[in-house]
Amino acid sequence: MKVLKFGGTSVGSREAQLLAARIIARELPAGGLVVVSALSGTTDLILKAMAASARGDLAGSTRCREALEARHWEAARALDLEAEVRSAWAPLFQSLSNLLQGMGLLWEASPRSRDTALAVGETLSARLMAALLVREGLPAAFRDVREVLRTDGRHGRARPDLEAIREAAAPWRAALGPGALWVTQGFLGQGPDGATTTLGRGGSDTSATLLGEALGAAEVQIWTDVDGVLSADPSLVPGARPIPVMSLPEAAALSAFGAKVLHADALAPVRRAGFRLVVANTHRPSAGRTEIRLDSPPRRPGEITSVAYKEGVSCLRVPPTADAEQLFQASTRLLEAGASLYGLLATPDGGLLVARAETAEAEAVLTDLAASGLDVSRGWAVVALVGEGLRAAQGRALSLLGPLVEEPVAAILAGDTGVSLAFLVPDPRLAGLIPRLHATCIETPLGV
Ligand SMILES: Nc1ncnc2c1ncn2[C@@H]1O[C@H](COP(=O)(O)OP(=O)(O)O)[C@@H](O)[C@H]1O
Ligand SMILES: N[C@@H](CC(=O)OP(=O)(O)O)C(=O)O
Repeated sequence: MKVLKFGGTSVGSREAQLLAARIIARELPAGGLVVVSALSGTTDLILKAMAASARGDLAGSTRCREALEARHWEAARALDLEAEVRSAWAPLFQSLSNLLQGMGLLWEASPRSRDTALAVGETLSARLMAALLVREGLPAAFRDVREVLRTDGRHGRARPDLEAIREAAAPWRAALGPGALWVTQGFLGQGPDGATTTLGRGGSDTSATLLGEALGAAEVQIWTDVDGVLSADPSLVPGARPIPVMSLPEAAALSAFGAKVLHADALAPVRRAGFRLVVANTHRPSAGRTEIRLDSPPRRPGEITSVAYKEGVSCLRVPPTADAEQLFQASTRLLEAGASLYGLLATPDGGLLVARAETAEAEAVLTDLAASGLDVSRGWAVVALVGEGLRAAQGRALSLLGPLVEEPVAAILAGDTGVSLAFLVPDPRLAGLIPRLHATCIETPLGV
């Protein structure tokens, strides 16, 4: 059994939808599961509509909702599927309208209502893909992922409840034998109280791997708009190279340090269940692709396969005299509020905490910590060199940081798996530094 996931850009136009349908027909001749994200731009548009409602701007909110409806009807029209989706879509648009109206009356968009509204995007998309596959002669049906993808109920950044998912997925496991082809939503889940939850931005990759795990899939394929995982973000390094084979720790480090192509939580199910994970390009299906394996492909000592980064990071420092407990308390507060932690270091010479506020609550905790006297410095970026070749050369790999001597590096961090070497530079340096690092460490490898 295979699970195929199509991201927003892979369902965002008529051309992409038709390419996706062709890939599904070829890859799933005996059935399987298709997971889709919302049409590109939809999640941002719903967020914008909710923000308008929450400040009482009902006219602005309505404009966003109408743009969203028009975009979707246009997509259905382009595929000649308006009649097929009408009865499934009408209640979804109605529910979005009601939710936005309610938020606008209350001047408030609670995390719980936000998730319910965001779910409309993925559900519209899954209904459209199911209709397209049926029209193409495939035995496809829509199934709501909230039947199985149970979470801890944290709105906006829900964590999977693995036991509940496994139990709820039993009927799906039984039904998804030969012949059944189901289309479902990425990004969404259901909390213990039955309310809709979301897995965090970009979370559909994680939906696909969690479902792959629960359904005992042999392979999960992530279909996106690049030729697999590349050696760097192509928006900063246009000549970034596709990586044909990666080890799981390499992929995990790359996504954890910010490469958007894979959601940071998507690799844990692969580690637990051991299925094959493939990343490929919907627009160029026969171009290169990346296969992520449990074992490592051969790498030269010191070989770097990719460079990743995440901007908007903050550094919190405590002096040598401070109690390390202050640092641990700060990290707990930040984590609970939804921050990502990139480093926590307590030494006799003082301590350092590196975190990124992913939510408004975490941002408020940072402000509060600064107000309480902690040295909070914003505007940093974490940059990571990633490669199995680093395992054999962790210490000597510091020589790879040659191009950094001109940069004000704040801290160097090495992960436990030994496949990454990360450091902090000021945000504005990223655009110049990433291409230079790529040129030095990947295009003309130094070897160490
Ligand atoms: N190392 C990398 N390899 C490939 N893509 C990357 C990398 N780093 C950043 N990206 C970006 O990730 C994008 C794909 O992720 P995303 O936009 O979430 O796709 P989708 O909508 O298919 O889920 C690519 O278009 C690329 O700009
Ligand atoms: N639609 C959601 C979930 C997602 O994963 O999207 P994509 O697969 O296009 O990154 C988002 O925009 O965050």
